[in-house]
Amino acid sequence: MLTVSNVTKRFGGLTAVDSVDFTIDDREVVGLIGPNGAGKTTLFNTIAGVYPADEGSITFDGTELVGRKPHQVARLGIARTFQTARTFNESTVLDNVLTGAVFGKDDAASLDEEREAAWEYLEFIGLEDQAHNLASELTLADRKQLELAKGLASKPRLILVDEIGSGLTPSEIQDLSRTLQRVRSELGVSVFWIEHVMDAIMSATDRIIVLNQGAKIADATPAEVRQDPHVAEAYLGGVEASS
Ligand SMILES: Nc1ncnc2c1ncn2[C@@H]1O[C@H](COP(=O)(O)OP(=O)(O)OP(=O)(O)O)[C@@H](O)[C@H]1O
Repeated sequence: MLTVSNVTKRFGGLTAVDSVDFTIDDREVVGLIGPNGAGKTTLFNTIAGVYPADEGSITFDGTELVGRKPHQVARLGIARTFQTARTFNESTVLDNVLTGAVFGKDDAASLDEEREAAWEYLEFIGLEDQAHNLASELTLADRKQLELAKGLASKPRLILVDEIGSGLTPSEIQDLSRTLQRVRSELGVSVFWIEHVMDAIMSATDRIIVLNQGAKIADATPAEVRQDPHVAEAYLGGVEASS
């Protein structure tokens, strides 16, 4: 579904993403990890059209994404959530999801139909009881679930999830991991997920891609990644560099 081939993104003299290759298939949950500054968010931004890749190709169902703007990439079926939940805090929970539903549409479905679809996504994440509350009244964990629902309401085939676990308790992270697995099993949407919380990503993904200094150093099952000496070395190097 998504094919990233030889993608490089530079900022001046810094190569943030360095000749990276990988694929994501239908109904896969794939993790993206790596030490701070490894290039994970830059890779997401390159896929999402925020930055054009300097080299390489990114195709989604055969369509080239390099050179497209973020809204064009979104309309092709790739949604994303942000590390700091970007919910509209002065709007209701339902209206937040409705924004996602309307944004994803090219055709002119009625607002009633969109509202019905938005309810379905609210029920999917279990926030229907809070539909008429302001998003600002939600806990951080619920705002992150809401951000996910907003992304899903655009009916993507792939969702890019950036560090949804940051700032949450272990049990809230577990709830979100379960939701992400249901995104695949119940909605058939693939998930590409950056996360620093290792337990969550190790237990909830089919496969993990590891970046270090912009380059891909592993692409394997969580069990294999856990035992990979190159991955351990990259993280140890990161700890030393930051201490
Ligand atoms: N807009 C930018 N301009 C210049 N340099 C940038 C820009 N965005 C990122 N970088 C640099 O690119 C490198 C990769 O950063 P990136 O944020 O992609 O890493 P990351 O793996 O997401 O890190 P973290 O885990 O800390 O979020 C870093 O050295 C960073 O300073």
